[in-house]
Amino acid sequence: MASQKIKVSGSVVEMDGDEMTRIIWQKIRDEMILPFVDIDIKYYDLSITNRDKTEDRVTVEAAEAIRKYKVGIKCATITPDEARVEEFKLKKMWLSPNGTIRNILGGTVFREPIVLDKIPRPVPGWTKPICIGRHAFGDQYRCQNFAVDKAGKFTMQFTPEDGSEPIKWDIFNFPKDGGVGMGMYNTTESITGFAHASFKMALEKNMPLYMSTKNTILKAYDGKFKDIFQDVYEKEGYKKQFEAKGLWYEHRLIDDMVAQAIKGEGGFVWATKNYDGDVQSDIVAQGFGSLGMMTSELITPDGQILEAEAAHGTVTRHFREHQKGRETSTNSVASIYAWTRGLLFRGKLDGNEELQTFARELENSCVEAIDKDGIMTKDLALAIHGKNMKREHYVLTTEFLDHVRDSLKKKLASQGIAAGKL
Ligand SMILES: NC(=O)C1=CN([C@@H]2O[C@H](COP(=O)(O)OP(=O)(O)OC[C@H]3O[C@@H](n4cnc5c(N)ncnc54)[C@H](OP(=O)(O)O)[C@@H]3O)[C@@H](O)[C@H]2O)C=CC1
Ligand SMILES: O=C(O)CCC(=O)C(=O)O
Ligand SMILES: [Mn+2]
Repeated sequence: MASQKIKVSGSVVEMDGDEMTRIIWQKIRDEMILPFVDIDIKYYDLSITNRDKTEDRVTVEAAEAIRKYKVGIKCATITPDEARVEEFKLKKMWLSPNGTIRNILGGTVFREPIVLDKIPRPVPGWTKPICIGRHAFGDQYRCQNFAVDKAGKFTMQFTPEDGSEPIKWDIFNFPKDGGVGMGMYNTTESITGFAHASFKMALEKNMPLYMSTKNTILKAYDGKFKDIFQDVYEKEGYKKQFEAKGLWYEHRLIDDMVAQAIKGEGGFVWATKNYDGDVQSDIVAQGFGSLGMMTSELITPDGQILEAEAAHGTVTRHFREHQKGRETSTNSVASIYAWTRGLLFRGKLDGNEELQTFARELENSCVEAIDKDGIMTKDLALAIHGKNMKREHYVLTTEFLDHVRDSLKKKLASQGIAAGKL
């Protein structure tokens, strides 16, 4: 019997990226997705060169397409600094595409490690996953920041639309060698959406929720986050639902929270402000074994739009080796999960069970490759063997991908879904 590809009625937005992850990305798309799934992909090339060529319009267009089609699947991309402007002869130091997309979509980025039996954890007490909910709107990622090199006064002003008196704050008088300053903001609407998304995620995962701020220092700014979360918890029905499940919500000071997180066994959702989540999700990922094993999903407050990606970047250090013609052993699991999480969501939106099964089988193929077959990349082998790691303990970037593809093919063939040409 000729095997069929899985038919998908809805579309997904694919965003291509840079360096090592771009190489991995193409192999995932061409060998693990397209041979099995018949899906309309809206492709946007977010490589640094194409962003430069299109004056970054491609990033905004991709974000608008995600709003339209509800599912975005993104490869890691370079956010340029001075060195990148020089390296690629860029017209401008373009903003972070992640920042641009997240600010257009709004919502919360939830990051969770893929916990493996075989990989010892640098934080051995962490036996249950920690799901970090990162507020993906505003703060440092949409601020105005500047450097000045002379003496002068830095002021800040709020001008009400209703014509009432402007409010002005004197921030600082810079001495003659100047300094740096910043103005940043968030909105009641976005923080409220962040609270709803976090409470919903904790209920879905059946885990308690902690939200961290530095409200003792930023009394108005972080105090607003604390108050909104407490209000939403008590007045929007979440408290009852949490208590019914034996769960709880608590606000924690960020410094207290990081210490508690290290001491504990995991098993909670941690709602963080935008910058805290950026940093803490990498600590959590590494604490569970590797940056290459962390999923990242942005979900809008109404739960209707999802953007999936890896939590790590383009893995430049490995790409430099690849450019020199040397072998690389880069973990592709989080990039594969960007695809599976996007397709799972598409499957849920469309009520497409077969697509959901496909996505789960691809995830299972990754986990089994490592936990059952002992096939893994260098980052994981290092976590197991430390200083005693030898070359035979790990495979190359493409060898891991080939192993996962072959095992997926076997799993799907037994279900009557197979790749025509593979
Ligand atoms: N979402 C996105 O699009 C993001 C993009 N970036 C961009 O990525 C580029 C590189 O950033 P960088 O700071 O190096 O951060 P990366 O996350 O790309 O890599 C940092 C280091 O972490 C380890 N690592 C990360 N991912 C993997 C993986 N999949 N497999 C194995 N090891 C991994 C490697 O360590 P080792 O070298 O020790 O093996 C690597 O050198 C920058 O241009 C930055 O702007 C950064 C973060 C997110
Ligand atoms: O967009 C960027 O430049 C960084 C993004 C990032 O570090 C993250 O998503 O964790
Ligand atoms: Mn980061």
